[in-house]
Amino acid sequence: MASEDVSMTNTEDIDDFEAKSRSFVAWLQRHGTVIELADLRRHGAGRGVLAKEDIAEDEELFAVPRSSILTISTSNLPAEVKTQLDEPWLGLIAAMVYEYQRSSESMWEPYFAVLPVDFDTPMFWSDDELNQLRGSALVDKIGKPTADRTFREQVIPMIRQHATAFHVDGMSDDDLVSLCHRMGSTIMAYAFDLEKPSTTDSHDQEDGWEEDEEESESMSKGMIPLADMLNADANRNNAKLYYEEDKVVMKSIRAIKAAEEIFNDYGPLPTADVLRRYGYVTSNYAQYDVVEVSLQLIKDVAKEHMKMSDEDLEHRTRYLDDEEVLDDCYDISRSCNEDTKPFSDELCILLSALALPAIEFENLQRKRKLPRPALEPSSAGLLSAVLHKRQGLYKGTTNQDNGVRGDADPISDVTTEPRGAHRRKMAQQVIQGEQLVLVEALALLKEMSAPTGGKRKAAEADTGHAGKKQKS
Ligand SMILES: C[S@@+](CC[C@H](N)C(=O)[O-])C[C@H]1O[C@@H](n2cnc3c(N)ncnc32)[C@H](O)[C@@H]1O
Repeated sequence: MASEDVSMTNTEDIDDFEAKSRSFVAWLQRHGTVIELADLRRHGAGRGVLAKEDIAEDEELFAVPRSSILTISTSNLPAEVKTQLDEPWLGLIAAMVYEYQRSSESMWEPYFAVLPVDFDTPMFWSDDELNQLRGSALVDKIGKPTADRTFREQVIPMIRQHATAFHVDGMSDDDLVSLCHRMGSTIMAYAFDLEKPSTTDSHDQEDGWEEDEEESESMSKGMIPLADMLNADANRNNAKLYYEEDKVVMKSIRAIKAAEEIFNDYGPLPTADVLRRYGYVTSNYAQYDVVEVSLQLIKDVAKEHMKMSDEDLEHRTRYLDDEEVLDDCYDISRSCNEDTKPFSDELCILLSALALPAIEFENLQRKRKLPRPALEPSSAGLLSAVLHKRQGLYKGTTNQDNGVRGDADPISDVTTEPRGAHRRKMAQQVIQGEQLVLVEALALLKEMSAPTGGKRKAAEADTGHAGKKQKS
């Protein structure tokens, strides 16, 4: 366990934090001998896992039996409750509320002691704090009203119906909603999508924390003690979870030196999603930053920029919809992201369809063809107008010359920084990351339209990552 060198804020904090870590590790019993649970609060990272000695690639770090994973099936929830909530997410919330309320009667009590009780995810931000994120698509993805409604309409009635199993005496619906949020947010940041044991390893999945949310919603979820004490780093990922018949095994995926931190990875998540799901920001995920541009915004700009009538706009977009190439929104990615193009094929098709002279569009439509997924000068001009409009949606003024307002204030030790200031800095980092995406995209468009070499550069931008997977 690490140790004396840790600077902390007060004695009570030291005793409590360390004591909880110690009893958690003692409870685990089977934890590997090559790793240790460390206090990383001075880095703003809570607990984390360090190598105790040099570790070779592909070495087992620790194993957790499937029976120790907290899931709806392993929990002691009464059978009739287990069958009542068929959505994995809600089922695990109910199982966690139940086990948490059982305190010392639950086998997971020492585990709950090291799980968070409050969060920096935007779900818990005030309106003023959320206003700092204005312009980012993150704000619309938080989903607090929907979560509140789901808890009130589905989870709480079930809990009250089984009041002998749950401890609800003296708890108002608001108290229960808060408890559900606490467990829901813990699941968001800590749970794994449980793979069935397979003969192969888990390479198909980016990591334990599944990044495809739609797929993730339908998968069985579980809280895996210790595996979830690993922090994440997109660049220094050195461990991976493997699913076996009766246990899950964390293994090194590269050599690790003694005292180095052991990192999992969240997959290609933009900074905004790291904040939304995990409540922190880091420059390591900035390579995956995106700006979402809605179809509505593109239509609004096209109407103005191309002087299109509403009927013409609807006609062209309906055709693309019938051809199944129309989306509600489009991601603009960074050029440094090797997995995706800055401008997706679908976006280029839409822009081209809107920018084509009417006669050419009718010709394509008659032949049931689509425009090429490339940016011609007219569609590039339309995109440039869209991106300038998109810049204006962020809070405050964007410097139109470079689009970015200087560096974000550095994020310091969360144990000493007031929460509001910390959240403001995290919001700044998200917004500045997104503004950089726009600045880069506009620079790319400018380069493509430059008289010398414009054509060649347009072709490069078009096919630069040919064959690579597109994020939808
Ligand atoms: C799966 S848990 C990892 C264990 C966690 N540090 C703890 O103390 O319980 C994920 C949470 O750890 C924190 N975290 C993960 N990676 C981090 C990093 N690279 N830097 C700072 N915090 C990180 C975030 O608060 C995140 O919600």
